Amino acid sequence: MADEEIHKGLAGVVVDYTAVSKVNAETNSLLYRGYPVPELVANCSFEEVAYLLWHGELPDSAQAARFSAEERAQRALDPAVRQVIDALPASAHPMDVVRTAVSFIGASDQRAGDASPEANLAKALTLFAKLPAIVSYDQRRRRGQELVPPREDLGYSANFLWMSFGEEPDPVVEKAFDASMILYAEHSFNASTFTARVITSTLSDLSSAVVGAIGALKGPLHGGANEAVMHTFDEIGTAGRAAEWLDEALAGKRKIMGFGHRVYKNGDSRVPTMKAALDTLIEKYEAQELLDLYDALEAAMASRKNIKPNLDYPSGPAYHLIGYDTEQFTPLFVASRVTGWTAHIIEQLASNSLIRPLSAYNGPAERHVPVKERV
Ligand SMILES: CC(=O)SCCNC(=O)CCNC(=O)[C@H](O)C(C)(C)COP(=O)(O)OP(=O)(O)OC[C@H]1O[C@@H](n2cnc3c(N)ncnc32)[C@H](O)[C@@H]1OP(=O)(O)O
Ligand SMILES: O=C([O-])CC(=O)C(=O)O
Repeated sequence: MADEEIHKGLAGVVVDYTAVSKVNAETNSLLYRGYPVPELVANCSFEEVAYLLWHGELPDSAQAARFSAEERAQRALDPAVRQVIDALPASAHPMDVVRTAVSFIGASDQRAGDASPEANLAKALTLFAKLPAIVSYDQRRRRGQELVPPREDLGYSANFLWMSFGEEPDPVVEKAFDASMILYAEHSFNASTFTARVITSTLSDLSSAVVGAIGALKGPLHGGANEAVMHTFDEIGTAGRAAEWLDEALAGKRKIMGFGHRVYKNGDSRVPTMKAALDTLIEKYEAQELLDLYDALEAAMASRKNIKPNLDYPSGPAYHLIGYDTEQFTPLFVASRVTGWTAHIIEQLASNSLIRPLSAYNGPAERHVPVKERV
């Protein structure tokens, strides 16, 4: 096969239709089920956006109330899941903890073998409701703190922050966190969603697809970049060192985490909205030095490479200011993206075709076992 037929990394290849979201690099925009995402951030809660991704329409007030009641009723960390988490060593990365907990929940789910859209929606809602408890508890146990039970009187994001820190969040923090959850929820055929669709295409189950997607999200070229951005800031230290640090890193052929994107070549459509949320946190926590460092690295990257930040660049420092440990940033992404993954799993099943591309062989030409010569 000739080289020009190879589409390394499937770059530029359109694999299938989706009605879940539209990433438009030309207009630098992102739509969920037709709605511009900045409008959703300004006017809707993350719960309403989850409903939209799954059902295709925003809920009316009765639907929203029912949905929210179902989510609130499933928030608690089951004792058996807690035991599984407690059995994992402190050396386990939080993404491995989340992956293991989700796998355990899937294997214990009585609906595991039912692949109907109704059962899959119910399983998706269970994961959506339970992930905040898993992520919060894992951080707390690492800090030597007690589990904080959920509160049914709080919305999704306020309750997530409550379980994480044991305090009702300031409205500025809650709004910024909710914005990040909406912005992270869905992004068409990114690597983790595509992983979920590949697994689903074999007629495997929803839990297996989500577990695989978590594995794909962990890598620093994908979701793991939000954690890596904070490590970069720690390594640089102060704004004054950013340009020098960048020159050395680029000379060493390092990839700068939180910059660049496979689809957007002129900036990630979600960054302005997340940067606005980060600015509110910078003001609240009087974190001007962090903002100076953020701006200095962005400016240096623009002048050296003309490469712009992606969503992980403002999200990393936002989660840091809110008080999360750096290693918990990608699990926060999981809690959000589980909505998009599961919407795609249901869409894939509704019009399934086994995903199995071709490869061009470039190994040795056919040869035969030298039976007599082998010693
Ligand atoms: C939520 C998300 O998942 S968003 C993505 C999060 N990931 C990151 O932030 C990791 C850092 N970024 C990257 O590694 C890349 O930009 C990716 C993986 C996101 C996209 O990569 P691709 O579409 O394959 O682009 P590719 O890697 O070919 O980059 C094109 C050129 O820009 C350079 N480039 C792209 N991103 C970066 C970066 N972050 N740092 C340094 N150089 C970069 C490449 O080195 C390459 O240069 P070359 O042509 O001189 O070799
Ligand atoms: O679309 C991608 O390739 C990566 C990304 O930004 C996301 O998954 O949010």
